[in-house]
Amino acid sequence: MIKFENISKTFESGGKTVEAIKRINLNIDAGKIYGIIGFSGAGKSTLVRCINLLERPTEGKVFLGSTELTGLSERQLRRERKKIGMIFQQFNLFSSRTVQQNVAYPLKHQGMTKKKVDERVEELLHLVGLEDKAKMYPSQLSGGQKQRVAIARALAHQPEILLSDEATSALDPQTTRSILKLLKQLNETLGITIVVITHEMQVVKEICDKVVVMENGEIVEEGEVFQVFSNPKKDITKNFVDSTSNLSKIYELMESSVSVTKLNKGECILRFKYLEKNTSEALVSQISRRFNLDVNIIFGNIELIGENPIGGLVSVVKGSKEDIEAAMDYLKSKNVGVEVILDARAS
Ligand SMILES: Nc1ncnc2c1ncn2[C@@H]1O[C@H](COP(=O)(O)OP(=O)(O)OP(=O)(O)O)[C@@H](O)[C@H]1O
Repeated sequence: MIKFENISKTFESGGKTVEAIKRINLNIDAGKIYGIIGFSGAGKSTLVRCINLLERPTEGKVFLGSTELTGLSERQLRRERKKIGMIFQQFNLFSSRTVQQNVAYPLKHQGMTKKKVDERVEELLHLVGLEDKAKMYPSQLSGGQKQRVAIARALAHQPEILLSDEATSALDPQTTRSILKLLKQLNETLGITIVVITHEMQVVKEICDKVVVMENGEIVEEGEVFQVFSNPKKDITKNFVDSTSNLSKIYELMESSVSVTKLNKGECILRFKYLEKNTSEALVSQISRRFNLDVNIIFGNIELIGENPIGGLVSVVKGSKEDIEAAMDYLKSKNVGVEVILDARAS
């Protein structure tokens, strides 16, 4: 539904030229939730602001469906922009207007009767669970409630796509979860496409179908969330994966020689990780039984993305050299990645 063709955006600032995004090609499919993840300055906001042309690309074309947005007059663009809603970290509400008036604002001067506007606002407030707050002012609301008002306002024109620029970054973890849940619900009930910018891996894991990883103005990895995170290729993606997992702690423990990492002869530390979807077999007990191994799990970090487990286990494994090798081959045949982290097996 959104297509970027060779999009670049350059800023001139203080005599310097900054290439915020460089020759980006991207397709955003209808009905999905996309996460754009990257560290500060990676170009995430610029990329997303090029979707509704809040930033005009220096080069390239942006399409919404078959319409080339970059080729429209300002007047035509204003009409097309109604198909694109946006929410921000700072909510951007009018503090002197009530919740009702904030949500009604985009519906002004659209030729709608007051009754119709009131009905639509009521419907929108119901959608975000704020029916009882219509007469309140933003200062009387919590951060999460303010973001709900902003979401209701962004949905006023029944957009096809909703852009979220770090919309949960100013919220506590519990409120973040409730806003993410709301976005997911809106995606499911309205079929709206959502693009969320975030620097938090958890946000992507919780609601996104697809992920785009950015670094230095470029897309370095993209695809289905499970595919990208189960088998990250770039260091930056590995960093994001590790940021929500405790599996990399094993390296710190080995450095500080904690007793659990001191191996006896015949033992080794293995890291298993899921590489494919639909891994639902009891693999640990299987290798233990089939290959006569003792498996002592020292770290585990497995969560579900959709219905698929992602993550892995770090375990001390004891057995004969041949049996351990055979177990590793068996796991690989089941699409489980196996990495030897520390080895005290007899050679
Ligand atoms: N209006 C501007 N003028 C000059 N430089 C800009 C402007 N907007 C962005 N940049 C620069 O472009 C690069 C990308 O910025 P952008 O805000 O898109 O990154 P980001 O990944 O969204 O970062 P953050 O997570 O900190 O918001 C940065 O180097 C930034 O300083």
